[in-house]
Amino acid sequence: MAIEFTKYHGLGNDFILIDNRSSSDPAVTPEQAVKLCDRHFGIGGDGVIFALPGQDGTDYTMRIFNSDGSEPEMCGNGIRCLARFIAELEGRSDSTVEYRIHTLAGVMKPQLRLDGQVTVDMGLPRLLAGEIPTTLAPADQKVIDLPLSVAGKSWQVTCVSMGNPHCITFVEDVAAIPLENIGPQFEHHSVFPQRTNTEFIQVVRKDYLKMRVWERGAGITLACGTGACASLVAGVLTGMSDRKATIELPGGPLEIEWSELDQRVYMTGPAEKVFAGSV
Ligand SMILES: N[C@@H](CCC[C@H](N)C(=O)O)C(=O)O
Repeated sequence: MAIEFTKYHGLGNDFILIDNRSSSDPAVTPEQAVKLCDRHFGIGGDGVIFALPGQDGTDYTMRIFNSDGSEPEMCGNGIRCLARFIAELEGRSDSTVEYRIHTLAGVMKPQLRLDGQVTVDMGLPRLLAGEIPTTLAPADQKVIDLPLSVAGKSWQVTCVSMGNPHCITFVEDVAAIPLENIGPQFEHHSVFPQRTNTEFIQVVRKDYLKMRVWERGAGITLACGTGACASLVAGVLTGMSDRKATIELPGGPLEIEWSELDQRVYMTGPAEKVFAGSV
C-alpha cells in the first residue's frame, strides 16, 4: 500500500512527515522508518514523524522514530515541522494558530508566526539525575559540571532532560571536536541507561553560543531543537550563558529562552517544506 509523505526540515534537521490523523497507530514500523530514512536507498531523513489524533484534550499527538528506528520522547525541530504540516493539512498555513501537542515528554505548544518562524513552549527542563536518566550522580541530585571519562579524556559535563536526555560539554572550539569518533562513545556510555544526545558548546558571548550535536539514534545532524534548549539551560546552570541566547548550529540559528517568569523553555526557529510524494 502506498504511503503519502511530506518532507520538512528545521535548519537542515530533516523529517518525513506522515498524516496519521485517521489512526492512533503509526502507519509504518520502526524497521520501515529505518529504510525510509536511508539517504541512498530511501527518501532520506533524520527521522519519521507521525501526526496522530490528540489525547487527553490535546489537538494532536506527535510520535517520532529516529533514523535508527528507536523512539525518542520529543523532537524540537520536528515539532516545529509538525505544526507547519498540520496547519497546511487544515488549510491554516497563513495564520498564527497555536496547537497543543501530546508527546511522550508531555504537552508541547507550538505557535505559528506570520514571518514563517514557529515558537514552541517546550515545557520545564528536568535536571535531576534520575529524571535524565544518568547514574553520574545520585538520582535526586543535579549533574552540573561533573567529570566524565570518554575516549581516554576527562570531560566536564552537565546533563539536562527536555523530555529526552542531553549531555552538554562547554569547549573552546566546537570545530575541533572529533564528533564522529567521540559522539557514539558518549551516546552509549554506561552512565546513560537510555543512551544520550550529546552537545558541544562554544561560548562566543553569553547571548551567542555555537553548538555541534551528536544525536541519539541519528548521529551527526545539522541541528537539534531539544539539544539547543538543553544547552542553554546548561549554560545558565554553569554561568556560561544568559537566560536568552542565539544558538548557532551548523544548519542555522535558533532563539532560545529559559523564562525567569515561569521557568519554561521557549524555542523559536524555522520549519520548511521540501517536497511531497508517496512510497
Ligand atoms: N533532532 C531532534 C531530537 C530528536 C530525538 C533525539 N535524536 C533523541 O533520540 O532524543 C530535536 O530537534 O530535538
